[in-house]
Amino acid sequence: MQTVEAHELMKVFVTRRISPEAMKILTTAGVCEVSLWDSEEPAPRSELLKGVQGAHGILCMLSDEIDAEVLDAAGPNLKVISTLSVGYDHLALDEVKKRGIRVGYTPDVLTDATAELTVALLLATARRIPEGLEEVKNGGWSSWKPFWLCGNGLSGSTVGIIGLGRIGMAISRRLMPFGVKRLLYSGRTAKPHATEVNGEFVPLDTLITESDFIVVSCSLTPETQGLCDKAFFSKMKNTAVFVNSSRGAVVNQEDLYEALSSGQIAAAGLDVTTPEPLPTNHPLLTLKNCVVLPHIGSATYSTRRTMLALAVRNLLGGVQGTEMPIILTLHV
Ligand SMILES: O=C(O)C(=O)CO
Repeated sequence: MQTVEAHELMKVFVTRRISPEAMKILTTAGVCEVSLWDSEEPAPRSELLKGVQGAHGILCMLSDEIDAEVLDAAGPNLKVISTLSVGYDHLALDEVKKRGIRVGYTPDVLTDATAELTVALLLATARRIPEGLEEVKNGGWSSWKPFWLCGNGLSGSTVGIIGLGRIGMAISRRLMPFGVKRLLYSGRTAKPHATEVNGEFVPLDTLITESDFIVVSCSLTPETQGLCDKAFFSKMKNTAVFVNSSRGAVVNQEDLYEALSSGQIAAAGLDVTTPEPLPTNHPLLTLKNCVVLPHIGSATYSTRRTMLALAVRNLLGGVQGTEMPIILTLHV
């Protein structure tokens, strides 16, 4: 662990190595003593528990489980948790709220990058691009054949988006120019902004049975945990493609494996899994019709730089008790 400055300042703990630019914003503010886990890899739990001790602020990643144990280890000084993510399912919000801690997060700035990646994953899965690349390399490409490596296209299709929030909308906007015929969405409530993409608010069952492509773009909550299970997949068309770029736990992976290996559904593209990383011997990785990416939805250089700058500003506002650029409203 590296300590950058040590005066009578607010203590902050950063759970990962961050960019020099973000570090500069943090240190030149002159309000905190910064400790960080100076590695690309996550801090072991014991180091996390040690690092947060006495901290006024924590800047964490989505892979850090910030639960009651971490909050207790931090102690009563803790004023703010700033997460480098739009998702906050890794934070024990009930405990956070109880302790009066503010939470900063990074919505909006990653919407375009995540939507772009989701569309890339959908197309790669539907048009079997990873399989094609593999065949080119392994000698399986013997000649042009009428039905070899065929998939299904977006033109004339019905797309179902589960969760038409910021990212769901951005995905929909990008899909419409491909000639999608109907765009269905489901969620808690109908969204006025859906008119922009001619979105039809439908019951989840209608979305599942009528869609050719299903894209999961909702947040992970107790209601969405395990939502995509055996019953869900059994209602999908045999030709349909399932894509998830939200959180792995929305999907029951055993049920997904069954659906993919039995031909119940055509293919799946996942940017998120449970756990992350997915063990290399996981059954899903044996399937040709399952494309798995290592949670890279927001992974463009500029997006990550912007996320970091925002997370640092949230942290600085939080420790000083001043305005935070993007604060999470805690409803729990
Ligand atoms: O910010 C998040 O929550 C992500 O999952 C980034 O891809």
